[in-house]
Amino acid sequence: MTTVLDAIIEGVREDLTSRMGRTSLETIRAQAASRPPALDAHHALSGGRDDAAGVRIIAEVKRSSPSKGALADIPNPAALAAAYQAGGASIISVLTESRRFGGSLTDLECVRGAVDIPVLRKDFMVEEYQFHEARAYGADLVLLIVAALDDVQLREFLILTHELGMNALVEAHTVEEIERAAAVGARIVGVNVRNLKTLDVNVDHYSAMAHHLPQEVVRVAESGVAGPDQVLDYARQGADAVLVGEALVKHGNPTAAVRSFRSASLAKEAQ
Ligand SMILES: O=C(O)c1ccccc1NCC(=O)[C@H](O)[C@H](O)COP(=O)(O)O
Repeated sequence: MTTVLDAIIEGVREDLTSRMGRTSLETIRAQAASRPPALDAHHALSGGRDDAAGVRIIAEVKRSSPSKGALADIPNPAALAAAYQAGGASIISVLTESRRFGGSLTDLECVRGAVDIPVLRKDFMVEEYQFHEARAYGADLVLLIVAALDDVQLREFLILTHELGMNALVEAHTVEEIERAAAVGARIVGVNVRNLKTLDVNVDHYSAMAHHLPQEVVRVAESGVAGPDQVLDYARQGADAVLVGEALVKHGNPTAAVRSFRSASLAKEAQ
């Protein structure tokens, strides 16, 4: 049966083929190599483990989604990202898939130019070309979705990501996927509480998965945050960082929204 994830990846591959027809791998590699070095996203997410920094917020630029349709116009992604940073975000996530999420590599480049914190290229990474492309457009971190890759791809793409000086957010949904992420040496592991095959969101899924995460990895809770209470809930379950999209793009005051999420997690530290 074709899942939502399969259908998304089919479109991603088609779009990738046209970009590769316009810009060769050699050219995109050279563009990537000419960028300043990537910022240290692992440090941005883990540097505060010993202090009272609370849960880190990965704030997403997300115009639309397969599950919800249109979310927000976001005519100026750079301004949105700067607002997130002003509220205390640790990383900006930029969806670059165009068909279902309304994103682009131009969004990524604009955001990179507007903030001085690490930027995540949030896309469906299935070919080597996309990793050089991510770096060429300024990404510091890329998403590796375990469900979309076999073990050989997962290992090779993680190595390539590190060779390019970037970090990877390795996203799992099941225990088996967490084990596969750990087996290839993932340093940042996300548990997405959205099942990408069915689009079901269950925030309780994080607690069911959390104790399977290796002790040494940076733990990211992804999706389903409606407000500060959910951030606090993920923090109590041991998340080092929380990735938030919809609630931030629909809030109206992104700086205040990120600040309120940060405050919620700091409240936990104070207990
Ligand atoms: O958001 C979707 O509908 C979606 C569907 C299929 C694949 C990926 C999808 N979203 C990517 C994400 O994981 C989220 O954008 C991210 O975790 C933030 O989620 P939320 O805060 O619930 O918007």
